[in-house]
Amino acid sequence: MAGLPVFLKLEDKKVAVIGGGSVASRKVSSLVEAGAEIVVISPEINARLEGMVEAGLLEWRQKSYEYGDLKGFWLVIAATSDSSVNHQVYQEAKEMMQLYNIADRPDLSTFYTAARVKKGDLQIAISTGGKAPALSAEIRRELADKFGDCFGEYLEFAGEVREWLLENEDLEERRRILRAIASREIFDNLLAGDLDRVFREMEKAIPERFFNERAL
Ligand SMILES: C[C@@]1(CC(=O)O)C2=NC(=C\c3[nH]c(c(CCC(=O)O)c3CC(=O)O)Cc3[nH]c(c(CC(=O)O)c3CCC(=O)O)/C=C3\N/C(=C\2)[C@@H](CCC(=O)O)[C@]3(C)CC(=O)O)/[C@H]1CCC(=O)O
Ligand SMILES: NC(=O)c1ccc[n+]([C@@H]2O[C@H](COP(=O)([O-])OP(=O)(O)OC[C@H]3O[C@@H](n4cnc5c(N)ncnc54)[C@H](O)[C@@H]3O)[C@@H](O)[C@H]2O)c1
Repeated sequence: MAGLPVFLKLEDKKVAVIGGGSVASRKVSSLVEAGAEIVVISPEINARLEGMVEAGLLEWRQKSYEYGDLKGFWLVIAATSDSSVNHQVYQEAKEMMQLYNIADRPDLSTFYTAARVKKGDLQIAISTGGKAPALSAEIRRELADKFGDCFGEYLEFAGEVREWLLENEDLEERRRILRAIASREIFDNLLAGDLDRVFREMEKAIPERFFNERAL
């Protein structure tokens, strides 16, 4: 069965990650960007996680997992190298919460993590339904090259325009402008990395009033 792709809002949600190796640190990096309140429970952590602890991005509880550790958490990722420990985490998680990812047991997990391309607010999530995670990673690399940083800059501005339109234009006009500032031509220029042309094209479609009010 294909999963439903969603983007979880994790700002200030308590998330536990059990284990501190390469899989844990990869998943923690995404959790940090999502603004989660992260606690890593593991007797040891790798250098990447150590760096994140030093930067104040997460809390490290230096211990082995024990039943009861998941109290108060909203979501958990079990990524220890010991499959029996991962299974114990699963048993507690299914009593405690809805969202758990057991890194070596996709069959028991309630969600998988997607490979992800992120350029500012643009996120592209990739999954193979657990069939070939390494292919997901390969597709991510391909798309990360295609979709440059200018998508992030474009979205900053497009978001501002959209907010203004929602307050100032009726539905019909809004739709027309929103489509015009995301035209095929603009998309092609974004792919080409030509942000100057993108903004010039956008300006043609945006009412002058927007720029006047913005300048105030
Ligand atoms: C996409 C990505 C996101 C992330 O983890 O952040 C991710 N795995 C990544 C990489 C990767 N994983 C593995 C390899 C080695 C090659 C290989 O074995 O194929 C590589 C390649 C590499 O490291 O480059 C091994 C592996 N993975 C899983 C198992 C257990 C099993 O299948 O039983 C095993 C065997 C472990 C063992 O040997 O014991 C399970 C899962 N891995 C998933 C996600 C979920 C399905 C996503 C999908 O449908 O595509 C799922 C089901 C659950 C989950 O973890 O959420 C991330 C790409 C990061 C990036 O973008 O670079
Ligand atoms: N889902 C995926 O993408 C994916 C990819 C590769 C591997 N895996 C699976 O993920 C697991 C972890 O892989 P890894 O490469 O990160 O391993 P790793 O050896 O790098 O790290 C394992 C971590 O688990 C910690 N740990 C061990 N026992 C513990 C306990 N009782 N309580 C808390 N922490 C404990 C260790 O201190 C270490 O930090 C393995 O089961 C592996 O099969 C999943």
